[in-house]
Amino acid sequence: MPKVVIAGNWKMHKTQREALEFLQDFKSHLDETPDDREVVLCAPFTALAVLSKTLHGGRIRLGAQNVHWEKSGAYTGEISADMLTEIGVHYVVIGHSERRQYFGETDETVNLRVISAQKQGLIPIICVGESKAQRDAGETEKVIIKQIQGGLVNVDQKNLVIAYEPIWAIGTGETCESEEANRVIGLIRQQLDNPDVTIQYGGSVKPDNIDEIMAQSQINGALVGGASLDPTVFARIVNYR
Ligand SMILES: O=C(CO)COP(=O)(O)O
Repeated sequence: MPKVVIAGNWKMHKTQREALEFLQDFKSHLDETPDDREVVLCAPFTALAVLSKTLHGGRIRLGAQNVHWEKSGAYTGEISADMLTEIGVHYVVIGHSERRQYFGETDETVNLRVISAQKQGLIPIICVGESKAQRDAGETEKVIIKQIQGGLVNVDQKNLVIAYEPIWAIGTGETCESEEANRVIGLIRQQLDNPDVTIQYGGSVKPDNIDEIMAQSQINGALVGGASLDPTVFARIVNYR
């Protein structure tokens, strides 16, 4: 059975002070959180550094939002897997559509980052998803399969999470119907050798749709943007029924 992983992607939000305030409040909502799910905060690098000191283990895992494939070197603005694991980071989001759109991420660079992240003991959360134009042109399946096959060349499917995030549903309030998300995620699963890979849905996940999303047979978690910034709101999502 795939492990359930509910991850908040804070994107470029929260200073160290704001991250600590969030944590204080958020932790108080986790007492009743069932053990059947992993809770992950994918925070900016500076916030990760301070959160890791405050977590002391517990049930929250930390995730980064990018990682470079080299161990070190002249790569201004990048970060290595060692630098992340040293401060207790477990997960890393790779190939988010915003990185593909604004920072030139391609299936090839996604693949390099995934392989090296796994080598250093990080669990990659690989993001895939089609644009509105691609969906309207009937290209959803083609786009997703290309991203999965390109991103997974020579990748160990053991420590791996995939997030299906249709671009048109990100930050728009327009959620992909849960049955449709389930269908596409089923298609992604057909591309994999390991049936235990966790596949999340992402895109306008909110307290009022998380229960329905998590009731779908193929969906093993959520990657949550805007709704992960408020501790009470994200706690309701984490504590889905
Ligand atoms: O991009 C996302 C998570 O990675 C989704 O963002 P929203 O939940 O704000 O739509």
